[in-house]
Amino acid sequence: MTDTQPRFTDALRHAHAETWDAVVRHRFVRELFAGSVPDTVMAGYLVQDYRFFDDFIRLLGAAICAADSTDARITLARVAGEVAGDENTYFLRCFEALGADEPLRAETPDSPATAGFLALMREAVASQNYAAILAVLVVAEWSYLSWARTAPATLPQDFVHAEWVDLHDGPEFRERVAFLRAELDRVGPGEESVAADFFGRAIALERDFFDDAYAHPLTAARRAASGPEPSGTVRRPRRLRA
Ligand SMILES: Cc1ncc(C[n+]2csc(CCO)c2C)c(N)n1
Repeated sequence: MTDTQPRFTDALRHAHAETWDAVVRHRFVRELFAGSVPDTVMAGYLVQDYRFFDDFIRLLGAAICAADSTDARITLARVAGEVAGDENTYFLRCFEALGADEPLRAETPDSPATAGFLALMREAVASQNYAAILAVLVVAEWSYLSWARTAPATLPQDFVHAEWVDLHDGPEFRERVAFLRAELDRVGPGEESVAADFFGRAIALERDFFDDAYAHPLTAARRAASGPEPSGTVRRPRRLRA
């Protein structure tokens, strides 16, 4: 191996550069930064993403089982604990604010991209193949870090928008992406075709997932009438940009 050889995960990303860029530069991302994702689109997106989130935790469980070292297993177990903490409360607070109550959520079918993603994650779980599982985890986390890193210094005041950006670009999240990428860099070369297959299908589903948010807005959702709409933007307090 020479210094000039790209990392395994960089090579995968470059092989899917067009789809990757479609995710990072998606209309949803631009509107999220501007605070202008319509409530019906945001509600639909989050209802779908909560389903994704549930299976994602199972996928982390599968990674814990399939990992080939105790060190990796321990780190993955810690990640599972972090994921089960903060993010869950964000979803529930958003559902409340956006009027996406339990009956409305229950009657909302999976969007095609959600169905595709759940099937892909379940396929990775069933494979018990660490490289396949990592490929899906890496796409889900790294693609979100990639768009979140392009956020402007000034975020919308509305927590629904601002927290979704912040959740995907903090020191803890960056470290997690670095760990998952390093794991896939390590085990991927021995499982190249499996890793490439799962990586390619996952990034296409990420693009479709954003597209579906606009194709299937949750039209029955209403903002809770708990005061005036927040307006304007707020300076981000904790981000130091290089
Ligand atoms: C379709 C879709 N793909 C990726 C993510 C990102 N993501 C999912 S679970 C998780 C770990 C908790 O931070 C992260 C980063 C998402 N939310 N929705």
